[in-house]
Amino acid sequence: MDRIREAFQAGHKLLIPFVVAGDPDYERSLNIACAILEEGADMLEIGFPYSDPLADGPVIQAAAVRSLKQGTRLVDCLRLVRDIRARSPKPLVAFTYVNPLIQYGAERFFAELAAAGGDGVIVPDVPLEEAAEVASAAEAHGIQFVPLVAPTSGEERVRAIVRAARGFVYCVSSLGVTGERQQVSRQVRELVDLVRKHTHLPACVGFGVSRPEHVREIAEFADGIIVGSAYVRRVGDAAEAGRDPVAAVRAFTRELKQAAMGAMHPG
Ligand SMILES: O=P(O)(O)OC[C@@H](O)[C@@H](O)c1c[nH]c2ccccc12
Repeated sequence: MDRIREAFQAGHKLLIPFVVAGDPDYERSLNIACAILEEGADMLEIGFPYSDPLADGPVIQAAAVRSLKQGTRLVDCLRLVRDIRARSPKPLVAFTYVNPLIQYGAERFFAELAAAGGDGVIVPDVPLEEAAEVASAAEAHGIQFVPLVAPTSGEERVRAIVRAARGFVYCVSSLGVTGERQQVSRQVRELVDLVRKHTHLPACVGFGVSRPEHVREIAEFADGIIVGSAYVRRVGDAAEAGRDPVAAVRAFTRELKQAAMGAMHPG
């Protein structure tokens, strides 16, 4: 079955949170992931922590440090996918930087991700020249490659990038690193329109999305909304304060899910 395609055919805009595997520890990250999916998230991006997360802002960098301090390795992230799959039928997208993927071996990585019940992969720093190779290694195991396009990607580059796309296209709303922003740049609407000129695949938007009003705004024109740092901060804050991070992400998910559904045109 194609869980990603089915999710987009549900007829509503998708809420796609991102959390870091093993943050603040393995058990709690499993419970966090399952709680987010139980509360209505349509898909989950699972960050495989890495020591040099160049595209990440301080919130997600801190989460990677917390997880790596727990001794999280790539095999644990794959096990987490398996454990989440045992509790949820929803699409799971692994998020890894290119180095750990290459070190582990792309073939082996995608075979094990597929065996664990994973559906897609995002590799933010894979060079365009290697994207097609990574995408076909993934596809050989039924894993769908999700490329990123940025506001600076001109039409030619968007056309080349979306050629390797399978599950959906990730439209990055603004330049710089991940992190909550006051406003989500309206520029991203043009980027979504440009992507739609070159592929029929769904176009999702991420970077900076942190409030229900951001979700409502983006749900007006994109097929899905990705929220990372706003979740990861709640997990870190709760863990630091000795509170249960699961409660924090449950409430937040209900809020964002309502906003994503709110964009539906009644009738
Ligand atoms: O954290 P934000 O601003 O909500 O953005 C989503 C982001 O966390 C997630 O998709 C992601 C985490 N690390 C990344 C690195 C590059 C691109 C995307 C990502």
